Amino acid sequence: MPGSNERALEKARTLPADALILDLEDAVSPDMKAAARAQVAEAVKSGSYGSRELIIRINALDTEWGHDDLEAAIEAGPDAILVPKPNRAADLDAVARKVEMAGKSIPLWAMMETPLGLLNIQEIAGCAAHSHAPLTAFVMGTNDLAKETRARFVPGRAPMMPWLVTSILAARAYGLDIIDGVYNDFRDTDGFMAECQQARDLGMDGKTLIHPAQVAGANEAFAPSEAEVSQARKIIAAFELPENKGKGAISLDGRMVELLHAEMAGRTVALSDAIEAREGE
Ligand SMILES: CC(C)(COP(=O)(O)OP(=O)(O)OC[C@H]1O[C@@H](n2cnc3c(N)ncnc32)[C@H](O)[C@@H]1OP(=O)(O)O)[C@@H](O)C(=O)NCCC(=O)NCCSC(=O)C[C@H](O)C(=O)O
Ligand SMILES: [Mg+2]
Repeated sequence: MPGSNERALEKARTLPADALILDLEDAVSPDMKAAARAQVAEAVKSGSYGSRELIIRINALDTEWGHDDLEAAIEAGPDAILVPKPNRAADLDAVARKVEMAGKSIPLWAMMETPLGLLNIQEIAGCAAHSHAPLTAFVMGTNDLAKETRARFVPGRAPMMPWLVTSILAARAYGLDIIDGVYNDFRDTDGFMAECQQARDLGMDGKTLIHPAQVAGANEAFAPSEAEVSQARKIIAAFELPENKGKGAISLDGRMVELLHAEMAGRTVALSDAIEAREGE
């Protein structure tokens, strides 16, 4: 949400979103940058967003606002700092060094949204090694990618598919989370749900949202369904049977199930338990 939008910052305290990105970059006009910076820092320090993760998206360090944003973010201490438009690992290294010099530990997230950034994605993903400011997530910046490449938004996103799957591969290879880009037409529920389901099926961990009306749909699409959770529990239980101890592959309801499926089932159940715990808060 735009860091300059006081009402949105207030409303976010009640939204069932896992994480809130408080934006100082493209959603904030130049004349509002300083006010947004102060307001966002205040919001992060307030401690009034419950278990929602708070992420500050700063302006890039090569802009006139970047260094002030980064100083304010480091001082406020969000759950992560989102770095826009990195083209190479050095762009994240510069942010990580400042965090380290301030004696703080704050993870970094990176917007993948420039052609050069995508070409250098493996080098950027390798930034995960910083101890004080490890890179922990990619966020797809599909609007900037459309602008820079001239690709069009079409149903099914065929023009963007190579960037999405390459980014997922890089994220998984380096142990990062990856969150899909935004869906601009926030009144088009069917189109939004189709894109959430596509992102989930590709392997994304979630979707960035621009409007409260999108939160429930994203939660539904990215949470394991009841059928998936019950199947996962069945797989785990099957491997725990005495007759299956020590086996790497078993037959369950006419299908081969391997230990790797039990591992995947464990993740599904853990995700479902985490969602349930959050709903109980
Ligand atoms: C898109 C919007 C400008 C629409 O705003 P508006 O017309 O005011 O919406 P509504 O009147 O329907 O709002 C209803 C209520 O919801 C609150 N609201 C609206 N948006 C948000 C939000 N994002 N977070 C929290 N609350 C929000 C309104 O205040 C209303 O509240 P109430 O008073 O109770 O009725 C607007 O939604 C908006 O600004 N969205 C976010 C824009 C943004 O953050 N853009 C940056 C992210 S996109 C991006 O990063 C792209 C990426 O970099 C890339 O390259 O792809
Ligand atoms: Mg962008």
